[in-house]
Amino acid sequence: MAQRVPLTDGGTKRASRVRVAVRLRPYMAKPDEKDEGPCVRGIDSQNLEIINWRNATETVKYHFDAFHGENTTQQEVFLSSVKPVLPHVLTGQNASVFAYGPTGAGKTHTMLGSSEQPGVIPRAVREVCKLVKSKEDGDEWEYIIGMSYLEIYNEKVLDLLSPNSQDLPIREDKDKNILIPGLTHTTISSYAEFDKYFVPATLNRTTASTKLNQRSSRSHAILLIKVVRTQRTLPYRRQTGKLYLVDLAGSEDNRRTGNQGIRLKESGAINLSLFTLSKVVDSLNSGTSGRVPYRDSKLTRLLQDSLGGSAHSVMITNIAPEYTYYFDTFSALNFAAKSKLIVNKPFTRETVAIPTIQVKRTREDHEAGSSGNEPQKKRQKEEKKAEPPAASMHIHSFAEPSVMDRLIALEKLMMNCQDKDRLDMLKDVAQSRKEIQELKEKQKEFESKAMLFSRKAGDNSGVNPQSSFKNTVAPLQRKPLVDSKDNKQKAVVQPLQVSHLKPLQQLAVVKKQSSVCLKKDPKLSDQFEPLDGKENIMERGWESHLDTTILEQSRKKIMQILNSGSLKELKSLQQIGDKKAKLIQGWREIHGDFAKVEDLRKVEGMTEKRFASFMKANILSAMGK
Ligand SMILES: Nc1ncnc2c1ncn2[C@@H]1O[C@H](COP(=O)(O)OP(=O)(O)OP(=O)(O)O)[C@@H](O)[C@H]1O
Repeated sequence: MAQRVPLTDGGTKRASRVRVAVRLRPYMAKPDEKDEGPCVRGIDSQNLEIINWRNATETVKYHFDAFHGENTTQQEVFLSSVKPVLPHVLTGQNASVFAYGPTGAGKTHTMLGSSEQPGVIPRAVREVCKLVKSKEDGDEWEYIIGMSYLEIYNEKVLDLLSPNSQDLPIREDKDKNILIPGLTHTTISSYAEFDKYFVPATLNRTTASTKLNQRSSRSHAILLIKVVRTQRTLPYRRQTGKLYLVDLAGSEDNRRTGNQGIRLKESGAINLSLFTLSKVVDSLNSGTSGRVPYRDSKLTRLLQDSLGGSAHSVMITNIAPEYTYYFDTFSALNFAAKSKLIVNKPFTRETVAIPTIQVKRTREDHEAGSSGNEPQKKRQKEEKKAEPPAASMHIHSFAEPSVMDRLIALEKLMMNCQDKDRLDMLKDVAQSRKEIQELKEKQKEFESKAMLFSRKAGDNSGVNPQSSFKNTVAPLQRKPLVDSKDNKQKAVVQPLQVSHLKPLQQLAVVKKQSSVCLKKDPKLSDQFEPLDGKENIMERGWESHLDTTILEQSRKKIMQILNSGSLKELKSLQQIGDKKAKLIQGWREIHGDFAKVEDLRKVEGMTEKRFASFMKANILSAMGK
């Protein structure tokens, strides 16, 4: 349960973090859908696992304050995740419970439920009424309960208790309380009275049928229960506690919802506000004193008190087990995992600096999408460096820290610039990358030459080239260097002699002679980058075994991520690590959308071969092969 944690011994400031619960709805495959079984399942009351789309033989595990499996009842969800925060509302503090998750995953079921299975809202209001009633006799305080009910639809704040009202403004008073002038506030004395107002008002909420949910909520619904208590005797102190009960609209992938026209517009507003919500979460988690973008959407402006503010917050993330929801589930879980790090600081509205280990974990989360092809050694090194993250236990790795640090710093700077400056800086980044790449190639060339000299020295002296490096006896090392000029000549020619590649590939070798000539390791042919990409033969042919519709769908999904995916989404693609994801974003900034997946080859470092391997890995992985 969310406990306020004292910040200082005996001090009055206390912080409470957002309690995060995940609820998995029962499996509900439609008759026309393939019954592929669930892609996510619970492990115990706090842990769950989901198939890793990078590697279908693995799962990614998440840890939360609570995990409610598909058989959990409404009563159990309420008792464990919601009831504990309610007493705070009677002591002048704020609390909030909000349901988050993809469309059709069970948010409205959790918050509202049905008459047979009432959800969080009816249970919480009943409980508040009960708590107040129990205090009425003999308590030094007098209590009054009031309610307001509104929806945010297409970025408009609409009063559900007064359905003809117009878009209402959101204001902040001098004490930083969020107010909505003109919003109906009705006093209630019992649960029955609440029900009398609430049930018809709920029917005013904007819902519509979409492909994924017959009665999909098209707005964020926010019920506010206010408890004002006043001392019966002098000095008649008054305290106001607010309880927000929020049923968020679902995040939507419009290709799956089949949304068009007005539904598409609604969906845009929903996704935008949820995107802002995730930016707010990111910003709070970063622990920096930067601006938290509460004002970027009505939803976050209203929830300001509940996130990083003075509320005891509970987020119930609803997820669905079917494969069709896989990506939505994955991103909902990642969002929920981030939210777990938020620390609220009642009464002060400052953001508590997140402990170093957590900041590090956040960064690792950012790095989580690195390529599955990274050398094992590198991975092990990173695993050793990092504590296993609580929220996500899959392997994280970093790509070339020093180079990446420079680029990350540059890109961070860029994010704060105006568009034109940003474009210039992106060009600088591209230039820097090019220079770094050239330097790396030069370095490789020098290393190769040095290796050749020592190998030659080894051959000439009958000494193993490896051991010649270890040998401290100077003459044995130096002697072969006398005819180093000859060796250099041979170094250039050698690969052409040993190569059994096709003519065009040889051409490529000639172009890159200085960097590859010394290595006879057969694996090295992988490093050649022929001009025609013919080495991709091994990557081809597999597509012919696949259903063209599935193939097309997978390509579309990849395209969508390439064109509009966030850094994290890009990194969720197979073989796209942090560095490549940033290069893709950079390319997008400069050139606009990718017209076809093949355009990915235009991104720096994406050779024919890598592209073919990327496509194969992503398509097969998406199919769970
Ligand atoms: N835990 C559950 N047990 C039984 N049925 C459930 C459960 N969760 C959801 N459902 C059912 O799944 C369907 C979709 O749920 P619901 O409407 O609550 O989704 P939602 O997340 O609110 O969707 P939207 O964002 O589109 O409004 C409903 O028919 C609901 O009754």
